[in-house]
Amino acid sequence: MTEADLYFLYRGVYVPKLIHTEASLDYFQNFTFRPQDVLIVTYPKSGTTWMQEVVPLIVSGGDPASVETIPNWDRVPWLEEVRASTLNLEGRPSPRMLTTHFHYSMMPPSFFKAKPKVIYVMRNPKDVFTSIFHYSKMASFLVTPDSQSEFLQKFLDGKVIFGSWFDHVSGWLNADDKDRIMYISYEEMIMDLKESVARISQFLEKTLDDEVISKIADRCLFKNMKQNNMSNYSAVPPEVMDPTKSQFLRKGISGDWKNQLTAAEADHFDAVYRDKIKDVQHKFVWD
Ligand SMILES: Nc1ncnc2c1ncn2[C@@H]1O[C@H](COP(=O)(O)OS(=O)(=O)O)[C@@H](OP(=O)(O)O)[C@H]1O
Repeated sequence: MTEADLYFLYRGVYVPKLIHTEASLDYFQNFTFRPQDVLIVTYPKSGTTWMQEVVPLIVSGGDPASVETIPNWDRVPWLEEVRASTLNLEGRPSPRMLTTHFHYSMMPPSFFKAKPKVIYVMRNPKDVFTSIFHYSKMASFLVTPDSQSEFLQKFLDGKVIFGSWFDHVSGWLNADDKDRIMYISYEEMIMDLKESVARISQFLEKTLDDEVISKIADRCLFKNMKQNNMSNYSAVPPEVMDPTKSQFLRKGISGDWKNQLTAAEADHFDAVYRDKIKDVQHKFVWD
């Protein structure tokens, strides 16, 4: 199936029809944020699910009840997806934990008024590409790549779900009110998860003792999250996500692009990257 079958264009970016509707996007646009909300923002495959585990554990002071009983998509729901409007988010106590894959330029008016806290997670785009490539083979609501080279060009052109990685990252890095945004990378979390949890809890103004921080970091290790049926997507029917084609929690490493891209593809990627990111004043850990 093609993009025309599976996606529609919303403000210039593709979104999958199965999980986004006109009504869900209206809900997003009219959503009323609170200053106390915590919003996880990611380009897909950058560490969303990981952060949907870390943040509730920090907010609960290390109590695992919610991550053991509530699927990540209800625990820290995507505001733009169809489920959001069914979850009575308006009735949830603060701090509400929310997610979006949308670009900064797509945020609704209330976001700029209420100024909730934002945790923006970014990941080496070559690993993002690698992860999406495998995910696109397993998820029935995504276009299956014809070939790696064809899909790579679409990714670099932003003709994939949620548009251009380059626009997403540069938009959020150039956001106003940066003091309410915490920028963190997947790679930093891989390098030192405990330190990352400590930094996130500081940002959320949640004082936790060292032992609790260690426990949270341990729970959020890839091997442990893979066992958590509320976070590993095993509850999704195989006709929607086929685990024989790939896994949602697939490898959980940084640098897997080296096993995926040919030398020529990596060079092409780097050339496009250098050009598109040249005006962004940010020291990326992977550079
Ligand atoms: N705990 C932990 N540690 C390390 N890596 C982890 C963890 N949890 C999720 N992942 C990896 O994150 C990738 C999925 O990204 P997202 O959760 O952002 O996907 S999505 O946007 O919600 O579809 C996907 O990356 P790949 O393994 O490279 O495909 C997941 O395996």
